[in-house]
Amino acid sequence: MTASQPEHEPEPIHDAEVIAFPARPDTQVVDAEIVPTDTEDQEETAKPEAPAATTEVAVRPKGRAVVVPASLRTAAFRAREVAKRPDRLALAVLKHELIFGSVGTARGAGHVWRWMTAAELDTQLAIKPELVLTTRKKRRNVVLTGAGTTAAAVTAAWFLLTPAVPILALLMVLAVAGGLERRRTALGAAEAGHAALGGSPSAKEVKQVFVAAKLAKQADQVRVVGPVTRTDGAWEATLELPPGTTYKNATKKRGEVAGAIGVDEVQVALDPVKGHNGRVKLWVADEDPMQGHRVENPLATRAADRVNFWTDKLFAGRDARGRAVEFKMVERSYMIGGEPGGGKSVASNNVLAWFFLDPRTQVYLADGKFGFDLMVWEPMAKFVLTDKRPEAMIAMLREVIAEMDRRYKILRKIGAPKVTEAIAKKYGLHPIVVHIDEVQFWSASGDTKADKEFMTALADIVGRGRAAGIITGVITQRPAAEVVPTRLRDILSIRWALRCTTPAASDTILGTGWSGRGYSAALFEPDQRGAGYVLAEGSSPVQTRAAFIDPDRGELQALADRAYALRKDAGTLPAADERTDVRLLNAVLGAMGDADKIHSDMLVTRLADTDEFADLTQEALAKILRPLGVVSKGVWAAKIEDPTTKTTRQGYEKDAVLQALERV
Ligand SMILES: Nc1ncnc2c1ncn2[C@@H]1O[C@H](COP(=O)(O)OP(=O)(O)OP(=O)(O)O)[C@@H](O)[C@H]1O
Repeated sequence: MTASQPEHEPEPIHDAEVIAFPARPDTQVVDAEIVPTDTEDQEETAKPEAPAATTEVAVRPKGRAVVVPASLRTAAFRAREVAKRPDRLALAVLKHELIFGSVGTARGAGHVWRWMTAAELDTQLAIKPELVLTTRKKRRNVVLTGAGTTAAAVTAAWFLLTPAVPILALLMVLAVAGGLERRRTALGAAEAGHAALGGSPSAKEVKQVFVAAKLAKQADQVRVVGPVTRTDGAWEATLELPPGTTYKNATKKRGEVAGAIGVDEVQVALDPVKGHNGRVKLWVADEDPMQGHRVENPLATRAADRVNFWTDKLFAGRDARGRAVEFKMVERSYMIGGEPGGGKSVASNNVLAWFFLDPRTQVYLADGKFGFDLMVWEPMAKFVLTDKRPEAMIAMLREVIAEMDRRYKILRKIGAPKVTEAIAKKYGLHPIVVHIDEVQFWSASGDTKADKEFMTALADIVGRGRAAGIITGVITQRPAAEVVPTRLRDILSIRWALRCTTPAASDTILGTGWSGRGYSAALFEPDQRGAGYVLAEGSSPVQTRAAFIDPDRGELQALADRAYALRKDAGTLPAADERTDVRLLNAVLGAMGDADKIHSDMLVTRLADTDEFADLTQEALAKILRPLGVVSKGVWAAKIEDPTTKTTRQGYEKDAVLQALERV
């Protein structure tokens, strides 16, 4: 019997006596044992009716106590056990080594096999069969030669030396492979990063990613459909998720999937598989697809092209896999938003270049900055809003609404539901585009009445304009509900979110809930210029890098010149007095007065008296006049501060301005 395990059921304690041990301040109880006390003592201390709980008390062990750390005691215990059965330990070590060694060797053999069969070139088989087959043949020869040489060496060693040599060699291979495998296992899922996965990971490794991302509990719940293949600069695999887990569940976990692979989120694409909602196509880029070489706009490279608004698709950029992101603009409207510097002007230029390259399209331009971002397009625009007063914007929208009403009347008369290319041609109802940059200037100006009037007119054009061949586009650097109310956003059919500061801002552009489903323009970094999400054709937003028409290479001006020439030929340029460039050149002539040349500073001072060009700086003026063929140079003219004195400074000659006017 022991104190902790009494042989009888313990009875309730009614009374007990506390036995005090003499105090020994210089010693500390480290260990103790339970020993029976003398019968005498027992009789003395235990009262007859007292509970017979125990006849044992704790006493100090005899002799001096030695402090032995627990770890040392454990080690000593283990050593004692091993000493008893060394064979068992040897067996355990061997088993351990054999398991890791065999798995490691099998993995190595798998790598060799994939290399020999050129698995990374699988997708090229249909396009370049010769390259793939030659590579496979060469690699097969290398492997067979290596294997043959090893087999010959092993046989020779076995018979000529001693069988111990090849056996030792085999054990060494197992030990090395086992070591590598153990290291791999130790690194575990946390290190199952891109480097660990490599450029063409095994199916098992890919499954592990989904376990790490908590899309499956175990690897065998995920099925890899077909091989894991390599495409240009990426690897891809199709996966079947555990029953009940859908493609949408996977897209929500894109960040976790990227983390488990060890790459940036933008490097991972998860696409649906048609016909199976439980399958997902995983694509992982080696490099960040939202950086590196710019995406070219084919309009800038195909010099002879013009656009047909009714049949062509607008090229916006490329998705993460390098596929074109393009969509038709018939019966559409658009919104481009993102934080300053995110690439809105660049994105807008892709859109505007496309519209202007169809000479039939009439474009209304308004820019809440009243700057020069749209200057390159202004000479061809049907109307450019230069008046900052809210009434001026309302007047512009009313003009469009009046045209829209006129079109509906014609449609009703001819019994057509909407304007088509044929109807447009027959009745002159060519596409109209209303492009409003920095829309917050009018939609959130602070003047509630004016804002409301603007929003009502704009929503009317967006809603009814589609069928009448009128396209509306709004751009904003402040994507917020008060700038673009939900009721307007929801009827804008193409939504392009460039980098945003918050997921909420991204949702303001794309629509509520998209960021929660893994589509947020807030995940882009400032150096990923032009990166965004486009919601246009498909059911989900597409991660897109906008095409970049580079103004510094003269591409933007070249496109504008082409559009201008096309419109000149088609006779669709606006009347001279409606054009900003003509108005500016006339204003410059007016500022020159009778003089045949003028210094730039004097010109700008005099233009300040006009309403339209009052804010122009010398640099801005030079930027606008240069494409028109008017270049500033050193001219001998009267000084502004003292007209009687002449001096040489940068300025303009009247002849150049007159020639430019003739040209435009
Ligand atoms: N798609 C792109 N590819 C490469 N570079 C780009 C792209 N988009 C933008 N950039 C770079 O970012 C710069 C800023 O772009 P952009 O002027 O379009 O931004 P923004 O959003 O319009 O800025 P802001 O609101 O201040 O006008 C460009 O001058 C260009 O250098």
